[in-house]
Amino acid sequence: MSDRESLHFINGEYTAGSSGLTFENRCPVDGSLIGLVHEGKREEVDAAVSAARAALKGPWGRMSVEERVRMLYRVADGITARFDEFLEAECLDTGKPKSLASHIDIPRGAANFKVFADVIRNVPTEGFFLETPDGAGAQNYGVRTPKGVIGVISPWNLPLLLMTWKVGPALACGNTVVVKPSEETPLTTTLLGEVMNDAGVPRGVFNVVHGFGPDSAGAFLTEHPGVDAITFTGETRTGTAIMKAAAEGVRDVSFELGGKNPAIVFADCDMDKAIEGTMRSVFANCGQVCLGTERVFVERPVFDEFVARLKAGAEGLKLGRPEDETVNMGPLISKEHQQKVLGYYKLAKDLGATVVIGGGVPDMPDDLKDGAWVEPTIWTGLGDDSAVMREEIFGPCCHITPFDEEEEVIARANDTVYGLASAVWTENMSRGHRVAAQIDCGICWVNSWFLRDLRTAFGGTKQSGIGREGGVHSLEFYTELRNVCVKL
Ligand SMILES: O=C(O)C(=O)/C=C/C=C/O
Repeated sequence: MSDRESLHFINGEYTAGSSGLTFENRCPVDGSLIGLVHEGKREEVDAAVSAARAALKGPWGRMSVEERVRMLYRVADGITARFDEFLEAECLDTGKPKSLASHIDIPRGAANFKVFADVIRNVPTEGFFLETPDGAGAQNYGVRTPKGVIGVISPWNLPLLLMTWKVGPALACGNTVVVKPSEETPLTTTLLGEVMNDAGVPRGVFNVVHGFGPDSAGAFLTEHPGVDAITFTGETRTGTAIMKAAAEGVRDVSFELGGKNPAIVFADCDMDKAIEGTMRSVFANCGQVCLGTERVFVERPVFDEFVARLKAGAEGLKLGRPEDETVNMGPLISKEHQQKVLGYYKLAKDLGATVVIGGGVPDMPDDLKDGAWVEPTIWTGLGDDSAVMREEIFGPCCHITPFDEEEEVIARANDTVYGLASAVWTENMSRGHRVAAQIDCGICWVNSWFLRDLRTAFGGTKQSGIGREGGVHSLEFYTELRNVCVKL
């Protein structure tokens, strides 16, 4: 049991706000109460947006790029200096293994500030010399200015990492932000307020308002006329609602949404690599990674071997508490999400799937029985048109199906409304490049998964998102690019 109260962070100060409403934050490992979270309503969002707007006109708005860069480095160093606190908080909120969060979530949560500080320090501006009839010419140059107040709605699967993946570039580009973290995972975003103050980030630059979506902080933020642009990571249907809100006032959006990501395993793959990589892409973070795999296509000659080896890998997964170093899989984020995933587990059985492993709730020790646990699960035998193959489940599960021809599997992999990520396993590099070029998604890994170069364009096609963030691509969303043409 913990008594961690989550307050809003507005204009450099923690506040309970005035709604008088709170909701419970429960640990998904055992259902214990972490603490109460204050729910922000219109008034709290108004205060946060006003503070963010004012900060643009204050010291932050007058700060040089170099000063901003140094400040963001201090923020990154501040997270690192409090690594254990952030690790404890993230694992309390999510139940994920400390071994995972200590290697991915917290280090990347800090690194995102440095990566984008470096981008803004080194990015060139464009210039074009225009020949003119009088022969004197004209010089054009590009000018990037902050977009203003950015609304950030961040998800519960990698709370710190995916929040700073947005706040980092937003601040590097001179904007200010109002963050509405997921109601499931308030702790690390709240804690970041202290780090911002300690790093000397002017009050009002970074604001946090807790709450839900409709008729709560999320909706009030996306509908607020003082918000100049909205960035969101989460489910496609929520993205649709946010986009409708953003239309009022013609605000820009940057979305990383859902996926139904394929992995394609050719017979000529390095099977050890393919199994290791697919074990991570299916089961890492209890399958709660937007880039994760839920559809596995295996060339028929190695289908039985692949299924058997992935089953053996899943049998080796140990579920338990975050602090147990032998644990490599935690629970789902909530009992509600557990019910959603178990609904698909039941559906798969009802549809006649072969349950290779899993399909239910693991027999956990008594002290964990109230957690949001599900078994790592593998199915075979369903058609590509089944709901299990078409709808995002977002749990530790995948369906494996055989294929015979390259052209066939590309068409099947692309047969989805989504287009976020994919993985291709083959030792034939001509085929690797050829297939990767034909899969309609934002990122395709060949003989790897979740290998992340933060300079690259990152985002989804179709219903997996709008826009690209990462490296200089983030500048397109977090700045306004203007052109000045000077007649010489
Ligand atoms: O690695 C990243 O920058 C990133 O965005 C990861 C996204 C995972 C989504 O669930």
